[in-house]
Amino acid sequence: MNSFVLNNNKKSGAVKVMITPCQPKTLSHLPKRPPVDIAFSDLMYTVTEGTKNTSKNILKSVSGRLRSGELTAIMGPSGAGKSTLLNILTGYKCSGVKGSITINGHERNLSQFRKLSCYIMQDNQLHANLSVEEAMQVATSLKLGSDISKDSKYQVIQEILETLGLQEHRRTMTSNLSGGQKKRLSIALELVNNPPIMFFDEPTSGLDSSSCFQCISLLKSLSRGGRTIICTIHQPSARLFEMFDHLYTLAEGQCVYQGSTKQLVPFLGTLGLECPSYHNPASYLIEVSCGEYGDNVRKLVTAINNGKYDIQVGKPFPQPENLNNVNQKEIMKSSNLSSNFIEIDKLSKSVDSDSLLQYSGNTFSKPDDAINTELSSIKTGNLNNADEATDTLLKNGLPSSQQRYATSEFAQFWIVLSRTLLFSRRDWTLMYLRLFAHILVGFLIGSLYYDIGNDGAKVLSNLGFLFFNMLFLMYTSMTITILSFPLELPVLIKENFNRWYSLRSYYLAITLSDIPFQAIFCVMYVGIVYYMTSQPLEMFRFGMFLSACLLISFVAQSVGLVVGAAMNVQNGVFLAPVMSVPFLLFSGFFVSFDAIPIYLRWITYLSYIRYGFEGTALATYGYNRTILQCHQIYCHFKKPSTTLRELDMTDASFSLDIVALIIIFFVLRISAFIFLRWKLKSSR
Ligand SMILES: Nc1ncnc2c1ncn2[C@@H]1O[C@H](COP(=O)(O)OP(=O)(O)OP(=O)(O)O)[C@@H](O)[C@H]1O
Repeated sequence: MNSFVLNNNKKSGAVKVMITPCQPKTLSHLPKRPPVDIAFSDLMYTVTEGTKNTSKNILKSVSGRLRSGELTAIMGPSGAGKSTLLNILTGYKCSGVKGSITINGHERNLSQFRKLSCYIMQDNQLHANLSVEEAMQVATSLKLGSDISKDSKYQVIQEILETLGLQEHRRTMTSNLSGGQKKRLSIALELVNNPPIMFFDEPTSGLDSSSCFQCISLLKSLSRGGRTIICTIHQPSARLFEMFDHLYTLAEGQCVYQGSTKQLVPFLGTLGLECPSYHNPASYLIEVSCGEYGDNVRKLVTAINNGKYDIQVGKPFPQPENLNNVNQKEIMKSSNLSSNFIEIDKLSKSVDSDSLLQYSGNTFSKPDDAINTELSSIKTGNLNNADEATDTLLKNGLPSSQQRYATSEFAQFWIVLSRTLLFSRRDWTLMYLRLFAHILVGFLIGSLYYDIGNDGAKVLSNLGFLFFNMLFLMYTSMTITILSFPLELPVLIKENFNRWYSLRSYYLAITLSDIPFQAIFCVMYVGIVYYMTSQPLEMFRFGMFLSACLLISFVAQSVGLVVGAAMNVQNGVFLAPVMSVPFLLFSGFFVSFDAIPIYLRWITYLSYIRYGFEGTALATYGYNRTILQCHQIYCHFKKPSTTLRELDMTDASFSLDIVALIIIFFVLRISAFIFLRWKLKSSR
């Protein structure tokens, strides 16, 4: 808003009104960044698909340039390759990519580039159980490091929230934010370390027109701060379209337009494609790209030299002779259209001579010098100063240029651990439902098997009780992890890609975060059932019983982590219980070890349930336990040693059971980490 100042001149009695134009909101802590221009040349992306491994070209030798200080839109019909191009430019996709990407004229060093850029994905990947301010605090702690004081971090948060219009929602839980507010929060979180390059995948998807406008205005103001802002967009309204500085349009994996948004309509006019009055130029270009006005894609690709030309205001359009010299063979080869080459050749000539010259007011002299110099430097491989540009940027711009992350791994671990503990406290299902289930089932089992522990006539029922403990502890800790862990993955993928923390720190934090809660629930459950069922009230037996139960729940939780890391919730919820069946069958409760066929005995060694069951049976009946009470004429299992003999556990060792459970625990935790790393890589 403009401000009005009234100066009352007492002598003359005249009132002078001074209008001071409003100052754009600035982010004082976000200084202007050194400009970073990205150029890509002959970018090809190929995937193999089907059983015959046929290759499919998704990007076909596209070139282009994205400048700092500009808001660039990557546009195109559905399936044109927008997201693919964005994923390649961000470094999210690397395999199957050919071609060159340069930063300020030097070959891109991906590791350094990722420190300069951030990628805000389409779905706002936010943790639901944090308030806006808490989410910002986590982001500042992880991204700004310990060199910056708490006060400064607080200032950063306040300033960004103020600028992005989130100040009044700072105490709102992210799950309660509107779509537009979530989008702004996603931007706010990444703005914390002021990256000079920001990529956005469909930032306006799911927003109403007003929120779209706000969102694009925000991106525009970020670009005005010297940043390179690139976003994919489906089909912007005319109002939004005007706000973009630069447009890069793809169709069928090729570039059909690159240049200023203002020059789009005149440029299309030169090719005989007249955008009707009052028609949204963006929609018109999409319609042309979809073939609604005939097969114009090849004409456009040739005219723009598949992205090698850049149409800019005040600069001439591509020269006809340059168009003739276009390396069409290369384009056609890459786009699997070589058979039509002769036809295209004719077509481009006719376009050049007829249409392009008709456009008045343009002298067809030279193509954009800058982009040609850029592209020729890429082609000649003049990369002696490779990485210098990004090096300088990192030295000038980012707090700790030498490190991969802004904070140490220990600090990352600590911050993620604190955040996870905060979620856990707020997560009703994870905490209170689990607590309630352990107490309720504890009392239920206690009542069902009430006072049987010292009764020689009820030993078989007591063994059933021991087995049920294993079953209950296994399923509660396994299923909760299978259900909750995969939901964390999208946020992990985003935060890890944007260099908030290493996978190792994250994994260690989430691995340790749930252990105390699981331990408390298990102690409560075991305490209730042990006392109510009248198991021997000796401290060392209770300790042994509890440690076997605790280890079973930790191991089952690890199984949940492996399954959660390796597959999605639907598959995991079905497969994990099914996969547990052999372990239950070979636990020693249903069939004693001697009765198992030799060729199947190896399964018992893998069955963690067996070690847990054996451990609790030894704690209950081993170690010279005195004879049980018998209120009937004959009690076969009066002597605890008889029970152990029947279970084939006479020579069993409790310490071995514990060691086996600890080994299985570590093997599973390491496997879960390996699966998680594989999942992060394969998701790209
Ligand atoms: N891994 C893959 N295997 C096979 N085809 C793929 C693969 N990845 C992408 N594609 C194909 O590449 C094309 C471009 O996909 P991309 O997601 O980049 O399109 P888009 O322009 O972003 O589309 P939309 O606007 O609908 O999101 C599509 O036809 C898609 O089916």
